[in-house]
Amino acid sequence: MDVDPRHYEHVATNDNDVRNIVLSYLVHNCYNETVDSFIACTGMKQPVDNLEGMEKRKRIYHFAMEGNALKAIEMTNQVAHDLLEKNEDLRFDLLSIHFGELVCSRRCTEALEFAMTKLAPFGKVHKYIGKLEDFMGLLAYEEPEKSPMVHLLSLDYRQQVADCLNRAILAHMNLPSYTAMERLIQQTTVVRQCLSQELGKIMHSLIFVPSSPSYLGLNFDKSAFFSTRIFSERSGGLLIYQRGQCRSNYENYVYYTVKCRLAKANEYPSTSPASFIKEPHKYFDQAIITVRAGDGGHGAVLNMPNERAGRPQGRHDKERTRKKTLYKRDFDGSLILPMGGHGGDVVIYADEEKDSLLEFHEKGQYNAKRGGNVDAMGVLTSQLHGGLAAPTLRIPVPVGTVVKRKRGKLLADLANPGEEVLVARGGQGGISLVEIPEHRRKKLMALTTNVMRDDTDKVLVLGQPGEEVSLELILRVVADVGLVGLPNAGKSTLLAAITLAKPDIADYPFTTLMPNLGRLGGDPSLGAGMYSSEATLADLPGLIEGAHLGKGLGRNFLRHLRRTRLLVHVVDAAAENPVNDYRTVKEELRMYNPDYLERPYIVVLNKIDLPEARDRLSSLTEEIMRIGSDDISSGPETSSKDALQSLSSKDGPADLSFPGIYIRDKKDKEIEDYPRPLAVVGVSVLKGIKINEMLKEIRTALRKCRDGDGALELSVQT
Ligand SMILES: Nc1nc2c(ncn2[C@@H]2O[C@H](COP(=O)(O)OP(=O)(O)OP(=O)(O)O)[C@@H](O)[C@H]2O)c(=O)[nH]1
Ligand SMILES: [Mg+2]
Repeated sequence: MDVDPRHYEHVATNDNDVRNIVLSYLVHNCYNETVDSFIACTGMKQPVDNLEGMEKRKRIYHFAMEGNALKAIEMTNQVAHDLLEKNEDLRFDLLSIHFGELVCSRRCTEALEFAMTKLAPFGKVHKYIGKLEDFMGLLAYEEPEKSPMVHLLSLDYRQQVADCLNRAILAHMNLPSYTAMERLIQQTTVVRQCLSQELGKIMHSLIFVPSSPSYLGLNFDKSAFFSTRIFSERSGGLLIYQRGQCRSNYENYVYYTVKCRLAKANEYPSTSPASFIKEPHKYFDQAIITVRAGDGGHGAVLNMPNERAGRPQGRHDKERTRKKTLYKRDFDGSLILPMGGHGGDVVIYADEEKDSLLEFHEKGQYNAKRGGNVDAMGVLTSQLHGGLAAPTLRIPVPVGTVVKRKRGKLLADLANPGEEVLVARGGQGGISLVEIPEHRRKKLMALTTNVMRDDTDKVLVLGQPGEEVSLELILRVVADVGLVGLPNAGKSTLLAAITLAKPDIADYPFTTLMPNLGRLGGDPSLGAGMYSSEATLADLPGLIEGAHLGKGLGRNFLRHLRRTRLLVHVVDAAAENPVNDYRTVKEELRMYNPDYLERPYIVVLNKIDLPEARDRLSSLTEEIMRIGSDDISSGPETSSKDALQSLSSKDGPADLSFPGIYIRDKKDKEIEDYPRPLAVVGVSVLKGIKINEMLKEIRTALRKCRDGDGALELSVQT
């Protein structure tokens, strides 16, 4: 059935539904003041979770984030007295945060005592042992922030625990542990993803939603409709809803069958099939894979070469004897028998040819070859003419990929081309034995030192299995310029205006869900340097207040700024208070990682085609120029050097992904103490006003980075 997608434009969205969704989000995340004003403005009913409960959850969340986990436990026990008794995992995680805080503040004796009394009992349960070992390992380092287990001290880790705790408390109060908004995003993502994969095909999917009126009176079946409508607006797919009822063992469900098909109306501006082709970029920067190294080849039990000497020999026997006599002898006269081949190792390396992790979503399992067996004749099996050991399986990933064990240790940060890490070791090949009576063999072996045995003293004829590990690959975008700003400021429009990238652009916040990359054309005036041909720009999802704590989408992507040299702050000059917006973004950057504020940056005041922006352009420019310091010590060149130094050092404080830990003191600085922008330009990226001036400023700033850091450039590139 072909339905013109434009018909969906006329489907009215009920304001109350939208308000409920917003309110549930605010309540879930404990924005009690905003909830207050939201209720006052909209005249909505007080939520089920009253302000007092919200305030308590908020305090618990903040205690966990600050590392004051004992206080978080105490308060949790007050609001949900048996929650932590029942949820051992959560209790362990909270205690581990407290332990981490003690280690960070160098109170090692106290940390040790705490571990012995509070954490050690968890060691009886197998699943905690690995994590306990990692935590205890922190004590062995003079600077635990530089240890491979630094992720256990990071804000990310605390945030994960704090989020889990918040969800658990909500569930304990019989409130939904996910907000309607989160569900909408999950559903929309799934539908859009499926549609992009099934380009041109009809697909059917069922969206199950609880039929009972949910938290705050919001009926989720409406939210399902809402999400699919967003989808239809943004991607131009056709959606046909069929309502139905079904029962599972536990709950009554309302379900919608959603049929999706690509819109045929190509002339409709937002329904271009090109937008579907971009869809897979969603997960270009993260992937989970499993790798398995090859098993070792088996050894064999071989005949003694001289056992049949003297007997009449046929043609085959002669041939066999010829092979057997090929066994070499050691200096003491003992036979050197062939071993099974070593299984192939698995290595991951940084390859300049690769630019995303997308392919790992198609193929998630990588197996290296097994080592060759020794056949009964003591010669190599035919498949292994080239040698017994299996080749190493080398997996290329983009430069800038961080390799971690799934939910575990950081294994490598492959920041430079050619860098590699061994992630799974191949199994050892089995040994061969000669066929002699058991009692003689035992005697013989007792004399030999190089016979492999396992734990039970059994001789290893069979090859050993190769290692198998699940890995998380995270790509930190390697871009020269990072575009930052509040949602809707025009970052994606800017990227589309000056590069060939075609990001999603729309008039609502969080259009960009994953970073988009674009390449700036070469500027001949730059000379033969890094930027003579091009620079890469990354358009990041919009930041909002609280992004550094994980609000909005920001935090997940702030890490992509790590490798940028220049930031471009995009500010909507037609907004109500552009200077405040600018300050908000700077504050978020400062809270996430103060070093970001020390990087050179320019400010783009966008949307000057609109009168409200154009009229106040000069006053805005002046005001923004006033924010910041001229102090040379924190000037752009020094700071850029710092940034580069941190990039070139592999294991120093360079790892800015866990910034909250060792740069705490820098957070005491005010925004005014950081450098001013290199330039402020007013543009309209949509209407193409003053684009050339903006480009000139970007290029001049890039040149400044290059000139200022010339000496360091070499060390980064080598
Ligand atoms: N009038 C006017 N509108 C603009 C200009 N630049 C962008 N817009 C509009 O602003 C809206 C948001 O633009 P986007 O480029 O999607 O904004 P963004 O900063 O990428 O937003 P997020 O992806 O949500 O962070 C769109 O409707 C654009 O058409 C401009 O120069 N003038
Ligand atoms: Mg965008």
